[in-house]
Order: sequence, then C-alpha cells, then structure tokens
Amino acid sequence: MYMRYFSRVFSAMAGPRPVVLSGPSGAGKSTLLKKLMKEYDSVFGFSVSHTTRNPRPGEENGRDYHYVTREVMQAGIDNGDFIENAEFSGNMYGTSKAAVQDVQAKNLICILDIDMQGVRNIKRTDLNPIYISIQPPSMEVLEKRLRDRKTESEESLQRRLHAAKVEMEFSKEPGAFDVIIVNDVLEDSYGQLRNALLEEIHKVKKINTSS
Ligand SMILES: Nc1nc2c(ncn2[C@@H]2O[C@H](COP(=O)(O)OP(=O)(O)O)[C@@H](O)[C@H]2O)c(=O)[nH]1
Ligand SMILES: Nc1ncnc2c1ncn2[C@@H]1O[C@H](COP(=O)(O)OP(=O)(O)O)[C@@H](O)[C@H]1O
Repeated sequence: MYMRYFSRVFSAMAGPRPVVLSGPSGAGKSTLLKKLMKEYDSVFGFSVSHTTRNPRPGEENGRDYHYVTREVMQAGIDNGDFIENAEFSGNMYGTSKAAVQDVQAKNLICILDIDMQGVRNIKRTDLNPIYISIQPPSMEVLEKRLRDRKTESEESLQRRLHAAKVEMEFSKEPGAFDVIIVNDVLEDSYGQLRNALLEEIHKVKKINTSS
C-alpha cells in the first residue's frame, strides 16, 4: 500500500520520459508531432526551441519557436539558459532549460524536435528521453517534399539536402535511436509512432487521472 503510494509520488515527481524526434529536414517530424499532440493534447507538450531563422507563414512566435536575434541567443547561451544548442543550415537553434521545465511542470511528456547535434548533446544530459528517428523513404522523396513545402530558398534547400545525407548516416549508427520510422505513408508512420509511445502515454494518463 505504502509502496504503491510512494512509487506513484516518485514517478509523478520524476515525470514521464521526454521524447526526442530527429531526422532530416522535410522527413515529416512536425507533421507527425502535430498529429500526436492533437490526438493526445493532455499528454504531450512541445519543447519550444529558440531559433535565429525567420518565421515561416503560419508559424507563431512562442508556439513554433521563440524567434530571436543571434545576439539574444548568444547571451542566453552564455548565461547558461540552454540545455543544448546547435548551428543548422546557417541559423542557431537551441533548447532552453525553461522550454523543457514548462512542459514537465504540467506533468506532460515533453517532445523535442532537434537535429543530430542536439541528439548527441542531449545524450550527455540526465534527460533520459526516448530517441525516435523519422526518416524519408528516399532522398528523391525528401527533395520533392521539401520543394512542395515551398518554405525554402534554393540555397536553403540545398543546405538541408546536404545535411539530410549526414543525418541519414547518423541514424544508422548502432544505438543512436531507440526507434526508427520510415515516413512513407503518413497514417502508417503515425501508427508506428503512437505504438512506440503507448506505454508512456498510458503512464501519463494514469498519473494525471489519479492526482
Ligand atoms: N539542436 C537543435 N536542433 C533543433 C532545435 N529546434 C529545431 N532544431 C532542428 O533544426 C532543423 C531545422 O529546423 P527548421 O528550421 O524548423 O526546419 P524543418 O525541420 O525543415 O521544418 C531540424 O532538424 C530541427 O529538428 C533545437 O532546439 N536544437
Ligand atoms: N508521409 C508523408 N507523405 C507525404 N507528404 C508528407 C508526409 N509527411 C510529411 N509530408 C509533407 O512533407 C513536408 C515536410 O514535412 P514536415 O513535417 O514539415 O517535415 P520536418 O518537420 O521533418 O521538416 C510537408 O509539406 C508535409 O506536409
């Protein structure tokens, strides 16, 4: 009885395991995580990163990213406000401590959408997330999806395709990821993502309905 009580209090204090989604730009990370957060809005919370890139049409400051200047971002890094940060395709990106704490304070599963440098750096912390790689079916499909998304200049597109090759190689390193999902047919990949997280989803639902 006491054991059950304490273990419940302890797991509530420790909070659910965060989830890292990583993979090439254009692989479908945002699409998948938005679907997940829509179906399980009381289970998942998004870690809102900082970036120096410009907002795209439809993106909202504070929801998709915190859009900042290089000076502001660097000052935050120097101040120790970030868990990790990286340079990607000519812009700075980073996960602040506050971004993760805000989600964890609500007892939600924190989802981080970060590149492979972020994955490497998070592995040096005590965050202990589940690492999920989202991969495109092929480079050709990736290029088509990025072009059809119409968010990138030709230069930015080429940079992302170059980075994608490196990201795809990284995902093959043994132990880099717990789960690898090839995002071909969206509904299938979404099903795989949900299945991979079902155990954590049930844990959170149990804790949040019993407290
Ligand atoms: N290391 C790190 N990478 C991030 C962070 N936020 C976003 N990224 C990654 O930066 C890359 C570019 O993101 P973005 O400009 O939104 O382009 P998109 O992935 O093509 O939609 C992606 O690989 C993201 O996963 C962060 O806080 N830290
Ligand atoms: N399974 C899929 N089939 C076809 N198009 C997809 C699929 N998944 C994502 N897309 C589309 O591909 C583009 C890139 O997806 P996005 O979620 O923005 O990728 P990421 O966040 O990894 O950069 C978007 O226009 C999205 O609508």
